[in-house]
Amino acid sequence: MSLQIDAVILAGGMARRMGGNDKGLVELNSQPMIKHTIDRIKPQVKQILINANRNQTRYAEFGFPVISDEDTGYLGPLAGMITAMANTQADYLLVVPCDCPLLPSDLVPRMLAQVEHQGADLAVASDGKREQPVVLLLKPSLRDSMKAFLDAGERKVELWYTKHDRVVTDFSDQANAFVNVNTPEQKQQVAKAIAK
Ligand SMILES: Nc1nc2c(ncn2[C@@H]2O[C@H](COP(=O)(O)OP(=O)(O)OP(=O)(O)O)[C@@H](O)[C@H]2O)c(=O)[nH]1
Ligand SMILES: [Mg+2]
Repeated sequence: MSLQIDAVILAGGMARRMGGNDKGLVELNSQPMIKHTIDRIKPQVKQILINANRNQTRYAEFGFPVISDEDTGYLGPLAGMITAMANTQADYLLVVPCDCPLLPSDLVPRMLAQVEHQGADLAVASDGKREQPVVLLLKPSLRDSMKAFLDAGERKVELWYTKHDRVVTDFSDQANAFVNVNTPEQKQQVAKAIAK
């Protein structure tokens, strides 16, 4: 029996560096930013969940369930992850942000192979230089641990995942795949790179 993998695309932040514009819906080369991410991830998973805290009706138009943070206090990416973990029956949940439009097309198979091989609880992607703290493949059963962490007032993803048996999956062969669009200037640069 093959393993079931679902994904959550995190689009629940405030996008302050994007002037507060809902980052997943900001247009990048004539498409909402999240559509680029959806196209990268869809062939790799069974079900996509979109995690958004505003414009939920517009997000629903992409055809996937939209879930909003259980805790509405903008606690950071962990708030979206923990909500998604309660909304999946999958063996593993892939977590990606809405502002990485060029993610690897072999993201899931490589992270899954490594996590299964080493019997770890989660995998985090690395571009070869640094870990990508919101590109994770994790077991939804880690929800209790994440809840305890949040209840203790902790917020940092990087701190939470170091408490678990984890592997770091190296994607230095495609480091540009993790380009992150946080500002209008970064958006212009990525738009140019895509158009080339
Ligand atoms: N669900 C949820 N996701 C969040 C929250 N804060 C950030 N994220 C998501 O986490 C990912 C990485 O965060 P950032 O790139 O810093 O996004 P952001 O917080 O919206 O942007 P800035 O305000 O400019 O830092 C993005 O996909 C965000 O949508 C939150 O409070 N809830
Ligand atoms: Mg970002």
